[in-house]
Amino acid sequence: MFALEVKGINKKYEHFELKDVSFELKKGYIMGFIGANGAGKTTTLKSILNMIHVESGIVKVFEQNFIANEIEMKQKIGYAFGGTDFYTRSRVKKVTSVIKNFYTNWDDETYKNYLKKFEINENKKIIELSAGMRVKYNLAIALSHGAKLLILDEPTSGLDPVARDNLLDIFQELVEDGEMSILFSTHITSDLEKCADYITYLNEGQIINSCEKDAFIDTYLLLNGSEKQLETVKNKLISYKTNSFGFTGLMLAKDYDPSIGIKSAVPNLEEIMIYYSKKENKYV
Ligand SMILES: Nc1ncnc2c1ncn2[C@@H]1O[C@H](COP(=O)(O)OP(=O)(O)OP(=O)(O)O)[C@@H](O)[C@H]1O
Repeated sequence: MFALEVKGINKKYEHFELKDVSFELKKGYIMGFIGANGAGKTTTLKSILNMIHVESGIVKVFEQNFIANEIEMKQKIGYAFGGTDFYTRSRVKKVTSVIKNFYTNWDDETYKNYLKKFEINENKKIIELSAGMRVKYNLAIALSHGAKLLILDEPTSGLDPVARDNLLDIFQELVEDGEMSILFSTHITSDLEKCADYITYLNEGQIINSCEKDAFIDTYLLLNGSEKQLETVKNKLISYKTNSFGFTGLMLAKDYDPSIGIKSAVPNLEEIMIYYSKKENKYV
């Protein structure tokens, strides 16, 4: 079963466009949504949640049309976007007392348990919570209203390595029973190496690849060769860098011919992102 299906989202801003964005997240898994600054990650997540108008596209959550069942669907989704806190000067306790009224399945006991687990003091003001605490507070809210799908925009940004690791452990714990699914955007590739089952990669408003993490990495090869060898593969490379020894370039694994004798290695996620973002400018 799919927790989320996104089909053909098109959204136009004056200087930016989401083009036919489609991908699926299986129930019980974590998907990392990656892309450089300005690739359109936030715009995609907001489009999914009907927070902005789109020209076209269909979103299904647990196989139901999101827009047609929006109120019911929002009970099942926990979402968090950075910088959209309306209540920063209010205390946690006060904010929760307002928010919980929106949710029919709110469970006070679950909420108290998560506050304790996440060590959140209800008497603090939202503004006094650290970045990591705020993410955890959002999670506590989502989990207390029975959300089964979390959509989180850059939850790890601004967290120190320890807080980030801790949050990624929590994500993994949450999906353990197979009921929770998480879609989170990030440009920190080590987040994905640690906890994503699936990766969806967005570049300049278009999905480049969306699949299991290992398959994602296996799609590409990093080639190292001489300047002369570069001439023989240039037109098949996604992009390349030249240096005093020759070149390093990214290629689709299916385009690689071992008989040409150019050394190849498996790239890491960061290398894939770097070479893809340079696609327009082949001389990087
Ligand atoms: N309300 C808006 N009006 C016009 N353009 C917008 C609007 N919101 C976003 N954009 C543009 O859409 C593009 C994608 O922005 P978006 O915030 O979705 O990217 P992102 O991948 O989330 O980036 P980041 O990693 O920096 O958060 C950017 O060029 C941005 O300037």
